[in-house]
Amino acid sequence: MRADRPKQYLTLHGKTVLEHTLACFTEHPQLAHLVVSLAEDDPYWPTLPVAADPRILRAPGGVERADSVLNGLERLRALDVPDEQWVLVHDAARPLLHADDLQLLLSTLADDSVGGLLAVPARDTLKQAEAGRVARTLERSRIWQAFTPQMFRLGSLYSALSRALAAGVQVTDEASAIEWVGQAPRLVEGRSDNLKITRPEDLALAAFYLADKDA
Ligand SMILES: Nc1ccn([C@@H]2O[C@H](COP(=O)(O)OP(=O)(O)OP(=O)(O)O)[C@@H](O)[C@H]2O)c(=O)n1
Ligand SMILES: C[C@](O)(CO)[C@H](O)COP(=O)(O)O
Repeated sequence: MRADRPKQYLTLHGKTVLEHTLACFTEHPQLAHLVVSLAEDDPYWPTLPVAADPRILRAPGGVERADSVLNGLERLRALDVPDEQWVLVHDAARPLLHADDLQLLLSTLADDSVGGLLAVPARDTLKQAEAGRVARTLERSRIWQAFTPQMFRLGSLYSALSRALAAGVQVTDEASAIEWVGQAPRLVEGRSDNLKITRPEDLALAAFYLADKDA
């Protein structure tokens, strides 16, 4: 997405995207630590009032999303957070997470042996492409879109991500790393409006949803 600043710092309904995203978590009573992975020379973060919140810890941003996540997990390990503790990983660019969805994820996975993620079943017919033509139509009933937060035990996520990165595997979400080590994350059906700001039109849609929430 082309803009004059990183998309997490674009203004959305009176605040930056990142401030909306963080509010989903700072307002939750059950979460012990909050780590934000940011480039060390990020010029925008210090200008946000939330940067002064003592509950928010910083970790270095990485080249890829998985590197940033690993740095965040390392920050928690440096605090001696036990390996058995659950961690939630969320995209800065998903500012519309509802408290109900967060609660659903926490309660559904509380006793799960693996962990899992918010996701929604695919709505459209999905085509697999080759050279711009349809190679096949996928079986839609088995396809879900992966959202965040994704929730796993600190130790197992740290180990799976480190191993996948060391092996050169491309992991675009935490669940992929867990899958790669042979486990099956649980899909928790969430709201479809938990969108990731990717294209300019997503920002307008997110603003519409936030205005609707306030109405
Ligand atoms: N080096 C990176 C890249 C991404 N992320 C995290 O991963 C999320 C999703 O990545 P993003 O860059 O937003 O994905 P795209 O939508 O593919 O990005 P773009 O808009 O550039 O296409 C971000 O919100 C951010 O929280 C990160 O921590 N470190
Ligand atoms: C983690 C994620 O939000 C799942 O849909 C997504 O993969 C992150 O975005 P990216 O474009 O893959 O970095």
